[in-house]
Amino acid sequence: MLSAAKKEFIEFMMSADVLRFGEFKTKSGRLSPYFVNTGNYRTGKQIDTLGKFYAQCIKETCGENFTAMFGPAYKGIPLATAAAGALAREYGINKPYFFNRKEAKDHGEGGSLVGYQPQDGDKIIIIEDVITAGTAVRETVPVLMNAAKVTVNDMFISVNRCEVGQNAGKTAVMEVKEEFGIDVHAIVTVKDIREYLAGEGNYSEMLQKMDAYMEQYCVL
Ligand SMILES: O=P(O)(O)OC[C@H]1O[C@H](OP(=O)(O)OP(=O)(O)O)[C@H](O)[C@@H]1O
Ligand SMILES: O=C(O)c1cc(=O)[nH]c(=O)[nH]1
Repeated sequence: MLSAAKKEFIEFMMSADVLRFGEFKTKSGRLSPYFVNTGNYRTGKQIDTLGKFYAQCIKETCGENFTAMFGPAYKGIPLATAAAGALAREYGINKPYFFNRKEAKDHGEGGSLVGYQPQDGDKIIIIEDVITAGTAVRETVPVLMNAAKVTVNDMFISVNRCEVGQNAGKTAVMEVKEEFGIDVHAIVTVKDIREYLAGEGNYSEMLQKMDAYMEQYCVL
């Protein structure tokens, strides 16, 4: 059964127009009946609440056992910032955070990383929005590995879409574990969203579309 915390998070995303239903094209070219656009969070209260959801997940998984958190550009930037603030405020876990520029800057302070500068031996956690086919995370890992000899064991996302990655029969999240040794922790998965819709009773048409999409792209 869907936990109260997961239900609360799904309703929070819907109330902020972040979780939407309709027809959307993903980065990997899939036509999806739902979409998670964390770029739609737009108030202080929303980003504050979001930070608390991430902070709780990070604290339960890692405690204080990491050096810094990284938010990949663009949408990972406010997510890592919000999570860092909430970890400090809610749990007294005061950790550095940093993010990248998609294009390196050659004037002023230069460089492509902003905020904390990773050091050899650091344990970095990644804060992101969603994983679909795994393209974005494959771009993110080299950014970190080229910066210093860091390890990345954990990544935190809002929604695991549970979709196939580059190999039939495996989700992108499974591939991320196999290729990079990174455990991905999602606040909710597409299965939770489907369960939520089924429990609400007035989403029968959407449920059919979700089922057809999940049948085609999800590995469950
Ligand atoms: O697992 P994938 O198939 O890669 O898809 C998911 C990624 O795609 C989007 O990012 P995008 O590259 O559009 O970056 P943005 O943060 O700049 O919007 C989204 O924010 C995820 O990070
Ligand atoms: O696959 C994507 O591009 C994608 C899916 C999703 O739900 N949200 C998002 O921002 N990107």
